Amino acid sequence: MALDLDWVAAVQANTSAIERRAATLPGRRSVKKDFQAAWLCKAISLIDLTTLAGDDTEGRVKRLCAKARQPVRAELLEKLGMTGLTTGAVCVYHDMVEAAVRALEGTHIPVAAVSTGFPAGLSPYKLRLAEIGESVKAGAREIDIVISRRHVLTGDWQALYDEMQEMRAACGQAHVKAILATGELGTLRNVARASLVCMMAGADFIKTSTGKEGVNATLPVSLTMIRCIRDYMDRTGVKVGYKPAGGIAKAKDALVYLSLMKDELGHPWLQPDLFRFGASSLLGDIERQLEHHLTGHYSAANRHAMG
Ligand SMILES: O=C[C@H](O)COP(=O)(O)O
Repeated sequence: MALDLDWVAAVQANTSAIERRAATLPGRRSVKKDFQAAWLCKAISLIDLTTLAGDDTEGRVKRLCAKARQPVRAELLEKLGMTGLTTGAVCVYHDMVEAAVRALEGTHIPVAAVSTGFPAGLSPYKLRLAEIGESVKAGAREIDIVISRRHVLTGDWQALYDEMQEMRAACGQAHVKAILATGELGTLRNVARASLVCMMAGADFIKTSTGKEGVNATLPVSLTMIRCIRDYMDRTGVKVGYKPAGGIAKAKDALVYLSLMKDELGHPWLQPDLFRFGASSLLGDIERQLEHHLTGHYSAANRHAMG
């Protein structure tokens, strides 16, 4: 849609109310036993299994993709009666896209590429747009772009909208997730306004963080962004996805996020086309909890090496 500056200016965020509400979220719902195992399997299906390290190699990406195809040991899945469980996607830097696409051949698992000068987004603008095209050409079906934080910090909503719209266009058929890097946006009001502008400009998903900021996904930020998604859907009928990313490493945190999505947005946001976790180590803890559920014992973390 066109940029609606009146709507953007009208957006406010009551920080103390959001923080108070967010503090109650971990205690609001609790799922136990078989229900918890089912929710944890659901969480696995929503993970963008991620490796974003300077020392990534093809070998590491191949192992990560093997884990994405078979996220939990076969005998545990058999005991749970689960078949066909995979992660939602594999998320890598551009240079690793081709290796990931090869390793995932024969599956429906998409490759997501972080792009546009990730994580700071400060490389030349033309190169940032070109990087998107390169990753799409290499086979990425999802592109995680980073926005220019300075457009938010200076209130230049037109510049943010134009940038997002051009990045959206450069993605073509690929899905685009807009990373706001909320830990660098200063206020929850900025987070809300940036969320809205990115949605107006065509983002398929809004995503909290790169995982490289000092503060990454948090519950107050999530509540703020989720309510923006809800307002946007109420006013336009358009459903936008949500991806909290960075620092989500424990199964119990994943359960809090899932119940938050169900409470605030409903069942459609528990599906991979509208919700993902960006996480590099969450899967390992979930697998460990599932093993405990089935055997009564915790295994060592090194038995769940990748993810
Ligand atoms: O987008 C995904 C994040 O970079 C992953 O962050 P994490 O390593 O803290 O799980």
